[in-house]
Amino acid sequence: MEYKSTDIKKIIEAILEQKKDKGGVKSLYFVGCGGSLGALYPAKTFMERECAGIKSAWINSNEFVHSMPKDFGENSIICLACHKGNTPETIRAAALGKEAGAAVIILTWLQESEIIQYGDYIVRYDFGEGKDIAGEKTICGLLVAAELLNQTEGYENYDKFLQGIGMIDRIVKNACKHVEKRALVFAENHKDDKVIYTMASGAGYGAAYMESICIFMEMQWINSNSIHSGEYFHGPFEITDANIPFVIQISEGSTRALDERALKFLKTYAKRIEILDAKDLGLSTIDSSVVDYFNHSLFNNIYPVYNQALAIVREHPLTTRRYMWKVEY
Ligand SMILES: N[C@@H]1[C@@H](O)[C@H](O)[C@@H](COP(=O)(O)O)O[C@@H]1O
Repeated sequence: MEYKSTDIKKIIEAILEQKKDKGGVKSLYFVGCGGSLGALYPAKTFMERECAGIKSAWINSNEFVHSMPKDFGENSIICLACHKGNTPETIRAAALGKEAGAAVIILTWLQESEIIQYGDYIVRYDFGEGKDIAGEKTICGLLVAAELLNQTEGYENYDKFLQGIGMIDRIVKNACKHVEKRALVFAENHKDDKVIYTMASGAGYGAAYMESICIFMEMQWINSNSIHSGEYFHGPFEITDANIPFVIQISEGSTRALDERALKFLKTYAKRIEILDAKDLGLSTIDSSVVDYFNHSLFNNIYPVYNQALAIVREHPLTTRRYMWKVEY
């Protein structure tokens, strides 16, 4: 049976019921590769900050296969993301989940794929032109976390969190329009750059990570690194000068102070700074108790406006690869 994001509440109810006489759910693992792993980053930060009694971790699929957490087993949930369901490392991690007796939730896009056979619950997320941001894999991952918390320890901001989900699609779509012109200017100004850094903190860091590894490096062959705004002052800031370009996410919520500190430094010593401010982009309308977790959906969905523009100006289509899916690796 195939599920949607709106079924995640029922999925968690079913898992808790099934595990109730076996000691319940003690751990939740988020597993995937590349962009699929990055998309689960907000769920990781949610569990770390909001949940006191359930262990959680965010692990690359191959690392999970080779270095599995000791407690992983029938008291665990493994939530994997795999877009087309054919990434070997993620398939292997799902198979190990099934073998271990964990509840296996697979977030995916294609209806039929190799990974499906290993999932107890196959959640098909929204993707592509006109998608509902509230149904994307990032929100699915967050819902797995929020439902698990709410149905076990309780989550005091659960209603506000659901309200946020109801608001995110419109916020993102307005923000995309808002950055259209800026994105064209950015593309023109950065078309010859050999390196572009991203910077971010908090739950939105996953979006910066994805932009660095999946877009600048994978799809545009531009050197990059996603610098954590708090970590910037502990090494990376030494490369700052007037010529080095940065894209900095100024998040809404608890880690905004970290981003603002980094921006202040950039404004003093750098010249080429693209500022993506969640406040200017409309995220502040979401309640402050839950807004942190929506930064990723906002930033990760405005980047494509920039990416399309950059790919056109650079005459380097986003589909171009040298190695991925072409050679053995
Ligand atoms: N940019 C990502 C890659 O980082 C990832 O390796 C690949 C496989 O992902 P998935 O397992 O979700 O199909 O997909 C995308 O292209």
